[in-house]
Amino acid sequence: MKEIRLPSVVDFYISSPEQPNTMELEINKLTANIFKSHRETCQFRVEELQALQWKQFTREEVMVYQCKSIEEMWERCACRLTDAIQYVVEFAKRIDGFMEFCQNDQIVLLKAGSLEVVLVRMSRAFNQENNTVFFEGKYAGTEIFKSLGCMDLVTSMFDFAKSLCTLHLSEEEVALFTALVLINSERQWLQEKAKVERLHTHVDMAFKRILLRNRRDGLLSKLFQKMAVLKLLCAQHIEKLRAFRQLYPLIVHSLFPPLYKELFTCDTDLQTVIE
Ligand SMILES: CC(C)=CCN(C(=O)N(C)[C@H]1CC[C@H](c2ccncc2)CC1)c1cccc(NC(=O)c2ccccc2)c1
Repeated sequence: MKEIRLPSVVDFYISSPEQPNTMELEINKLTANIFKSHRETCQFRVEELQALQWKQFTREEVMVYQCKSIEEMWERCACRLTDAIQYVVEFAKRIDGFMEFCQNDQIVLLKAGSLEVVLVRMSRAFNQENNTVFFEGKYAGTEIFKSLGCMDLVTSMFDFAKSLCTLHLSEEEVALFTALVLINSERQWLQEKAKVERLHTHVDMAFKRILLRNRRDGLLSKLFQKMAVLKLLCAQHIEKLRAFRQLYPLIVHSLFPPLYKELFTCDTDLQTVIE
């Protein structure tokens, strides 16, 4: 009786192109799906961001921003962030398997991961020659955010964007990395952890395979370090938002977009996001 051997992960890595096994085909399909989902929901194409990267704010325009009230500046940024998050929600919904998770888990993954994905995507809009980021139509240095009253957070966001730029991630690598950040089975309050873990493993295999093929295998360990920084940045962010809400509860209550409050405050249930 011939011993039946189930294809293991190892087989996946050593199988030859002639007879790709089912796991191989599944990973290929997921890889293509993640690339397509990223392309369709990346909010700005890299080409257009690059075309604009020397469009800087004039000194007068910077002054205007710096004279804005803290409330107005936070509200502007919150709107920019809410736009960006809506694209991330759409990205997640298009990843094969994400909509099969129970709604609780979809919400848990988005609450925990959407800002992290936005911060990774931000590196696409960062010009590391002059440390500026694309904001409201032009590229701006940290000084433009002075009136937010949290230059430490802004500086660490810029530092993070710069550190990601030095890795020269391709769009495919950004797509797979942001999928990996989102489909994280370690998130607290997941109800179907095993299901999330299965998809996470497949995204991880897809990513490792692309890195091996592009001879970028050293990248993954660097990206894991970035994930630790991402966590800190998000915690800093939530802290700042809480402090801001203490000072201006009405602003947050009346002017911040609903999606924003659902994602970053614990007192509302995240409903509008998934529909
Ligand atoms: C430095 C700074 C503040 C920048 C302003 N900003 C911003 O530029 N965003 C959202 C871009 C992020 C990247 C996005 C993108 C770029 C390339 N490809 C695809 C997508 C475009 C929008 C931003 C970024 C990350 C977080 C936040 N946070 C808030 O606004 C906030 C936090 C607490 C309370 C109220 C508001 C703001």
